[in-house]
Amino acid sequence: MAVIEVNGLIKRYGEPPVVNEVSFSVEQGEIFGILGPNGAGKTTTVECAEGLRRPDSGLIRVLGLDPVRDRRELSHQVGVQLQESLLPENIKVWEGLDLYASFYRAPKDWRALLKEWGLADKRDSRFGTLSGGQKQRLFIALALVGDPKVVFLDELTTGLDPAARRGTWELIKRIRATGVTVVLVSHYMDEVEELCDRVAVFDRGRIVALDTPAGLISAVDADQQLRFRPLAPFDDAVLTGVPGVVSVTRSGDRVIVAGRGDFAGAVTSALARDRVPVAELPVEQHTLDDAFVALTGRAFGTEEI
Ligand SMILES: Nc1ncnc2c1ncn2[C@@H]1O[C@H](COP(=O)(O)OP(=O)(O)OP(=O)(O)O)[C@@H](O)[C@H]1O
Repeated sequence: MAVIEVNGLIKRYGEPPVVNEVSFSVEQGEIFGILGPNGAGKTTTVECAEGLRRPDSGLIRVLGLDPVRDRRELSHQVGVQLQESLLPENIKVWEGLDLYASFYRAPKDWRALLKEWGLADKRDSRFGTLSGGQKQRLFIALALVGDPKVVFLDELTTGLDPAARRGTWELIKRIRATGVTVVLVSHYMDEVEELCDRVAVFDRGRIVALDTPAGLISAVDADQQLRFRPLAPFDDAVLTGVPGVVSVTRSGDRVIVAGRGDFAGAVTSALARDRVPVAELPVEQHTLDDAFVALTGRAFGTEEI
């Protein structure tokens, strides 16, 4: 069942539109990633789905509701991650949770949330004294206090150190495990690769691809590469006839073999058969970064010249 449906969304502040004919749907229980560089229109799209911005055209339904017309009703069923600036430094952790619980018709017991998200011993601490990771956990608890069916998390791990980022990823997986649908806006390839069931890749206001992370990577129409350093001379012909091998080139003391499918095992066997000793034989796997380059013609995070 689709929990979110977005059809032909357009939002403009001038020309061209910052969100331009965007369509996607999010299924119940998935972690749906919205990935893209700065200014691609991710936040605008998500804020239209949250009812915070009014689309110029297009149709949006979240849990069957119109985010603008039914915003009040929707606010009871959707969890939105707060921006840090919205919590006063002096508010105590329990006060924040109690306050946010009061906004909802049927809130969760925030005491249980404190325990669940590892904040029980921070109950009386002031928000301003929390570490980055603790603040993130509190934001998640606040997003969940209304017992939502869907949560929107926007750049949740920006600014966190690698350990805190990984910790936050585990929390996001736990949210999904409770059956809540998660929409995750991210700048980070590794994050969506780790967490998301499907990803919409945004670029300049449009969705340029929508697939599973593995699907996006495998769609990169380029060969895999195997690089190694032979420890004895050998003839390229040993490898050119191997199934799956597309080319064999040399660069300094390295040999670069490009190929498709499961060619790496066949190359290793051919080298062993001809008794060619080699050092370093890793296959270079394609990543989502490669997929982005293939989709847009430029590297992720670089502006168009
Ligand atoms: N209220 C506004 N008025 C005018 N322009 C806006 C407004 N809000 C956003 N924009 C512009 O719309 C474009 C898309 O912004 P948006 O915040 O949706 O992108 P984003 O993909 O979320 O980027 P980031 O990753 O940097 O948050 C940007 O060029 C931004 O400057």
